[in-house]
Amino acid sequence: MSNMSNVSFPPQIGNYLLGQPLGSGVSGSTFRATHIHTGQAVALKVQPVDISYPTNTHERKIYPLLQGGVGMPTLWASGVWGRWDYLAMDLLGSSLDRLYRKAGKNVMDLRSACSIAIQLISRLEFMHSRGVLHRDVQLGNCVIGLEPRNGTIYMIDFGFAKRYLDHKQKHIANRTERSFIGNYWFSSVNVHCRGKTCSRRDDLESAALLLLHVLTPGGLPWTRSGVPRDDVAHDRLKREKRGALPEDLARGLPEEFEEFLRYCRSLNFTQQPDYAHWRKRFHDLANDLGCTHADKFIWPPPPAPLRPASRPTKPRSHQSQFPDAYVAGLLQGLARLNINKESLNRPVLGDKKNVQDNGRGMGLLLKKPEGTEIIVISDGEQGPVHRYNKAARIVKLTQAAGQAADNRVLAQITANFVKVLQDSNSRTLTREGFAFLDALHKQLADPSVFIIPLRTSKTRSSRSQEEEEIPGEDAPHERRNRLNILRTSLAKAQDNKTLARLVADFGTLIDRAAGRKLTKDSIAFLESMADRLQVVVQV
Ligand SMILES: Nc1ncnc2c1ncn2[C@@H]1O[C@H](COP(=O)(O)OP(=O)(O)OP(=O)(O)O)[C@@H](O)[C@H]1O
Repeated sequence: MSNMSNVSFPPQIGNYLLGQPLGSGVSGSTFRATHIHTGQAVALKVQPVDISYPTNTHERKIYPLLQGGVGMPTLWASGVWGRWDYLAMDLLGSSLDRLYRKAGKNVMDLRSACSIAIQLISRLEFMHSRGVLHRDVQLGNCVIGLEPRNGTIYMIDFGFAKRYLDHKQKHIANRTERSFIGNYWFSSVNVHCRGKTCSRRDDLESAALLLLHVLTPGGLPWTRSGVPRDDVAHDRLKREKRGALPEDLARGLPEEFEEFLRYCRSLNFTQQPDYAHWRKRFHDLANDLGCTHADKFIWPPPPAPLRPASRPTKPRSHQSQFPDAYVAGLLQGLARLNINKESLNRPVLGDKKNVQDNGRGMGLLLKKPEGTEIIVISDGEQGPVHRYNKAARIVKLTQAAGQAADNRVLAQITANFVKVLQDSNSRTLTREGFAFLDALHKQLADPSVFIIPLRTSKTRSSRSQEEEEIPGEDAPHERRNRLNILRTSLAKAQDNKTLARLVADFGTLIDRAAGRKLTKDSIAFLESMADRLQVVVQV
């Protein structure tokens, strides 16, 4: 299929003068455009009429069903002009994908996640109320409005949308589909891995996966090796997706995220989701975290509140005493705060008594970027100080890696990372550890390779997955073997791209290890990485 970025478009289509390109997909390109008579600015989605996947003709039928809904773009005009099929719709702002990438593709804060949850659930509820499924929920298809509507998330791209109610309001039948329609990252397990027909539950599951993605350093596990380039890689991705348990995907996050995914997966094919319930749950979560007006998406997000209003910090059986995401949110918020003496005197920030007499220093130390003041944070409980200390050090190294300008600096940072891991009692690679690997990877990879378009899937036959087995963890000897192979490749690596790939492979390997534990071999790999970075010259 032709890539739209290579197609040359005329200066005018219909009554619209084409301006800046806004985005380009597999089947069309979208431009900022101006109406020649009224001057109205619109987004013009243009496709050649003879394209293999003429989604505009399909979208043209879907848009009228959705007009008038909050967060549904208005379709102002559509038609065919010579060899061009066009749709003129509301001009909107950045996609969540773009915002997320611009933010360094690290984790989003919990407030933003809650407001995406609340709005996405509402958008899907509205679409479903009009008898339509989106079937391609992903970050690139959620865009914010232009000011003053930049707090509203809009759904775009109805190229895969489908009616699930017929004209007699009868629900479509559940069957095994011959081809897969959706996207690799966020399509539900039932649709993507089991070849089932999409229904309302699957749109919602995509939303649940999207939320977990933005809250997980490095994203959902199956997104970390990039877009699968062949069937074998795609089958691997599906196995990984199918085998991932909600409790693992949501480890360390407030329970709402795990429960929401479980809920979506528990729904029957024709069942109407309880949208209001889940909206309320995310509202309440935001309130508990001290965030106000969470139904409004604010970007960049306001600083995280210094102390959650009423969120109980009950430990969950499978995690440490304090939700990682809360700590991450706190760190992010604090990092953004312009701290001055007054704010340091705020009583809510850590009980200094608790930490000053701790021989190892503090709970968390964060230096103000310019440098002199230090914020001391304690969770106010008998918190795992070592854990926080390790986390804070890794967070700093991650920031440093993100700013490193050459391989020598990265080498030093990586060596420091190894040191932190060695100093720690626990050998688990934590979320912060994965975020570090992610930052290292990002620095080494060609951004245009690493920052992959989230949607590359279209249709494909997917039958063999029924025979797939759910993957287990790698056996230790297998992991050793793979690590050895990685180390051999590392010793030969000549460029940053190869190093980036090895970092990604290493991350995947550890992710699949029992308890995400780092063995001596894995530490040795990281040490060799630091050494190799000294040698490989950046190109
Ligand atoms: N109404 C709009 N206002 C502003 N930008 C838009 C608008 N519609 C689309 N875009 C931009 O163009 C990009 C591509 O749009 P869209 O997803 O509709 O096209 P597509 O050809 O189906 O792309 P893909 O195949 O990648 O999904 C979006 O991610 C967004 O950044």
